[in-house]
Amino acid sequence: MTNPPLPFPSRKTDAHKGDVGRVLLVGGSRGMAGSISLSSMAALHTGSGLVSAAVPDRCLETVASFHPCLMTIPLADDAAGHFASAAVTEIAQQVDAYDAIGCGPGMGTSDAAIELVELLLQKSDIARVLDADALNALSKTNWGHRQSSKSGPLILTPHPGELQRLSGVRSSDREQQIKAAHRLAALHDVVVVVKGGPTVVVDAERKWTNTTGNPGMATGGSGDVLTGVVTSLLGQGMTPWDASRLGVWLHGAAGDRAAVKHGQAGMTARELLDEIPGVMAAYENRCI
Ligand SMILES: NC(=O)C1=CN([C@@H]2O[C@H](COP(=O)(O)OP(=O)(O)OC[C@H]3O[C@@H](n4cnc5c(N)ncnc54)[C@H](O)[C@@H]3O)[C@@H](O)[C@H]2O)[C@@H](O)CC1
Ligand SMILES: Nc1ncnc2c1ncn2[C@@H]1O[C@H](COP(=O)(O)OP(=O)(O)O)[C@@H](O)[C@H]1O
Ligand SMILES: [Mg+2]
Repeated sequence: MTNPPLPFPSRKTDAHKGDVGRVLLVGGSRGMAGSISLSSMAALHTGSGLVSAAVPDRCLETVASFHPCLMTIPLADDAAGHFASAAVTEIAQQVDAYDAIGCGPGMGTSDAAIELVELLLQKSDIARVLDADALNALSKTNWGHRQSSKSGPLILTPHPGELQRLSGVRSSDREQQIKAAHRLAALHDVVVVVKGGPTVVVDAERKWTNTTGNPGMATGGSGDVLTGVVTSLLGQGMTPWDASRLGVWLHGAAGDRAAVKHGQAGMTARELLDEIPGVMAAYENRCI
């Protein structure tokens, strides 16, 4: 396996949970409680000191039951178990308490979801990751065509289908998709993680190609795990560029270990998640 592109964050001897990142994952819905749970568990296993999941009230118990170390925040929802508009006011009062926020897995693209994403876009002093339905919600606005802006620390993690919705460039045209990602990165000063085999990370000028990962990761939930990994690294103080590269490398390396143990067909995102600590342990306190 190749070495990581940069070292993992180290801990001071007297570190406490408040020092190593307080992160929030926002998303989920009735029927997609697993997605935001995978993201939240990935953040826990990547080293965040405190992880909370803000989810529609109707799926709180399901999400909470996945991991005892996870805290959960119930937000207003509709009868179908999607965020209702009151959820936006509720979460607005809480977001400033976090070092990093990841949003989107399993969330749906209701009007409330769109408002929630607009709220997070305005929070330019908080490190944020937008994935899945947060990106689909963004596609329903004119964000990709707005005046250029400084977004603050912000990472987008689209798969080719999501990038097609965001940019209009077909998911089958990898080269043009990467150009479109550069354009979005330049327009709003963000980092874009163009997922796939291999994943490519871009900002306005730079491009980095990952060396880990395998087709066994083509299984529902793999990307949700990546959201939690990258959010966790951001919350531990890494820049968006470094958190994206290291997170993508770690995620792929965990996928490679899962494939060795379970086979590409047999592994699921759950097994990938379980391999994150082993990869990190192999590099703990090691100079690269
Ligand atoms: N356990 C769960 O609750 C899960 C929930 N999920 C959620 O389900 C919702 C829908 O997400 P999906 O990603 O499934 O649906 P999408 O409709 O966003 O993506 C699927 C489509 O995107 C295109 N696409 C995706 N990857 C591609 C690639 N590598 N190359 C070319 N085209 C590609 C394909 O056209 C594919 O049919 C999201 O909210 C997501 O977070 C998924 O993450 C799966 C697991
Ligand atoms: N063939 C592949 N090779 C390497 N990585 C892959 C491959 N297929 C999928 N992946 C990785 O798996 C993840 C899939 O993300 P995504 O499509 O968002 O899944 P989901 O939404 O189901 O969680 C991405 O990180 C992607 O890079
Ligand atoms: Mg996804």
